[in-house]
Amino acid sequence: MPSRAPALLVLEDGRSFTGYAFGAEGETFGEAVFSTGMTGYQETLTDPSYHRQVVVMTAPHVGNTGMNDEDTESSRIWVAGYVVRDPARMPSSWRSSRSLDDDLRDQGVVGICDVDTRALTRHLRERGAMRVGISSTETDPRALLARVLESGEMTGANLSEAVSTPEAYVVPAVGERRFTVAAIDLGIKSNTPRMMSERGIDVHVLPATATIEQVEAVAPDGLFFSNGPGDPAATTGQVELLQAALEREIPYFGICFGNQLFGRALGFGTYKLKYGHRGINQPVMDRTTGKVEVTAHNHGFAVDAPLEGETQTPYGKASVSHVCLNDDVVEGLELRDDAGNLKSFSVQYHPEAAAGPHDAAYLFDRFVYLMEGRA
Ligand SMILES: NC(=O)CC[C@H](N)C(=O)O
Repeated sequence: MPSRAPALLVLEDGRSFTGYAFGAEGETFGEAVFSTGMTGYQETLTDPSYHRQVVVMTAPHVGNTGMNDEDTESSRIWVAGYVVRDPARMPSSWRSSRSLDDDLRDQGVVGICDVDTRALTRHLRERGAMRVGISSTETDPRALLARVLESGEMTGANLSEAVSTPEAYVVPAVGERRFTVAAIDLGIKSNTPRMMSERGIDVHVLPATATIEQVEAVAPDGLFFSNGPGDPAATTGQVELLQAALEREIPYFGICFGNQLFGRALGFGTYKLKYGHRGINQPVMDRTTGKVEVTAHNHGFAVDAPLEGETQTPYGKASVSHVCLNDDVVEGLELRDDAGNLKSFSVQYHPEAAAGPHDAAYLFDRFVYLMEGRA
C-alpha cells in the first residue's frame, strides 16, 4: 500500500473533513454528490455525466475488484474528485489489470480516503449538493474554502460540448441492419450504442454540435439523445435541434439528459433536485404497464411536468410515463398523436446501466417497436 499524504476536504458551507490522499495528490474542485451503488465504481468513474462532480461513495469499501479493460463507459475517468472511506489494499479479480488507486493517479484524478463518508453523505442529504474542494497541498481549511467559493457552480453550466466526441463515428449493427439511428453524444456511455447495435441498429454517433442537416444526412429511422453532464436549462442549441426533429416527425428516444432536453423541447421547465438520485436500486413505476422497475440513476436535475393528465404541445400530446416511487420525481415522458399512438419517449434513468439492474432494458425494444411503427 502506498504511503499517503494527509488531505483535506472542505464544503462550501464551511464543514470540513480530514483524510489521506487517494489517487493523484493535488487539489480539485467540483459539485459534491453521493452515489449509493455498492458495485460498478469503474462505470461510475468513467461516466461523462459526472464531469465537474466530486463523487462520494456510500459503499464503505471501494476498489476490491481493481480496474479492467472491459467495463469503462468512455475513454477516461470523468469525475472531478473521488471520496471513499476505505480503499481496497489488495484488489483481486481475474479481470483486473491495475488498481483503482493507480488509475486515479495515472489520470491525475485527485481523491481522498479515510473520510467519514456516512457523516458527509448525511450532511449533503440535509443541506443539499454543494461545491467542494479536496487538497493534499493546502492545510488551512479557510484558505481552501475561499477557493471553493470561487469555483464554478453546476447550476447554469453548459457542459455537453466539453465531453462530446469531436468526430462522428458509427457503431454497426450486430448481424443484419434493420434501422439507422442518429445518436447525439452529449456524454454518451459505451453501453448505449452497444445495446442498440445488438438490436440490429446502425448507430451514427454525432457530436453535440450536430445540426438538423447533419442528422438528416444520416437518413435516420430514429433520433437519440444521450445522458450527459451539466444543467439542462443552460442547453439551448440541442433543444432547438430536437424541436426541428419533432417537427419532421422523426421518432425520438432520450436517456437522462436526453429526457430533460425532451421535456424542454415540449415546453416544460427543469429544476435542480436538492441532492439528486445516484445509485442502482431506485424504484420507478412505468405507468403504461403499472410495473415497478428497479433502476440505475444519476441525475441532479429533473423535469417539471404535471404528473397527471396530458399537455397539448405543437408536436402532440405529452404526458409523464414514469415516476420515481421514492419522491414522485418525473422519470419518463412520452409524446402521442391524437389517436394515442406513441411518437417519441424518454427516461430519466439508465436502461443501459452497467453495473446495474437490467429491468429497464425493454426500453431499447420499445425504441425498435417505435421505429417499426408498432409501439
Ligand atoms: N446522467 C445524466 O444524463 C445527468 C443529466 C444532468 N446533468 C443531471 O445531473 O441531472
